[in-house]
Amino acid sequence: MASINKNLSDFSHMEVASAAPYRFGIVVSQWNASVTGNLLDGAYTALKQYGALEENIHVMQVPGSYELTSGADILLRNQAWDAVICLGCVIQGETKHFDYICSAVANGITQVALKHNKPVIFGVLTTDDLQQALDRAGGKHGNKGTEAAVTAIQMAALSAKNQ
Ligand SMILES: Nc1c(NC[C@H](O)[C@H](O)[C@H](O)CO)[nH]c(=O)[nH]c1=O
Ligand SMILES: CC(=O)[C@@H](O)COP(=O)(O)O
Repeated sequence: MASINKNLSDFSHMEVASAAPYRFGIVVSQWNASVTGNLLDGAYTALKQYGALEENIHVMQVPGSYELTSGADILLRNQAWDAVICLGCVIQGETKHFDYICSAVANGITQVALKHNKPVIFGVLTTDDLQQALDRAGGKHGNKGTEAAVTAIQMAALSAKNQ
């Protein structure tokens, strides 16, 4: 398990670019809000920590993780964002529904990124239970929202450098 040996929010090994020049969209799902709210806090805090301006951060809520794809597409077709961060939490239930949502979201987010030629970051927890999710949303394994935000900054800088 990769996370067990790693804090998702420890970027001391990396030189993170300034977020000041860039505009970020954040799409966050309302399912498992106790988790996704923590992911959003981590992402927003990280963007501000690395210099993003509040007026350059826009948050959109969607019902569930399956709708993250549509939310990212709506953001990217309507305004010029330098990167979009998708935050969600999918927790295994009794049926195969979990598998279909996780696959659809991962593939959908990839398709939106390619369609708009913009970084769309997969900040979606896909866990066996709630505790695993809480551990990765500000718990003992850090915060995947923080990780997703730093990834968005790095990709926005990379895109700008290679235009
Ligand atoms: N079970 C979870 C869901 N299910 C809802 C779907 O994401 C979607 O909103 C619905 O199928 C209608 O299209 N969503 C999560 O984000 N997390 C879950 O654990
Ligand atoms: C990931 C889901 O949609 C899941 O939580 C739904 O639960 P179930 O598979 O028991 O219907």
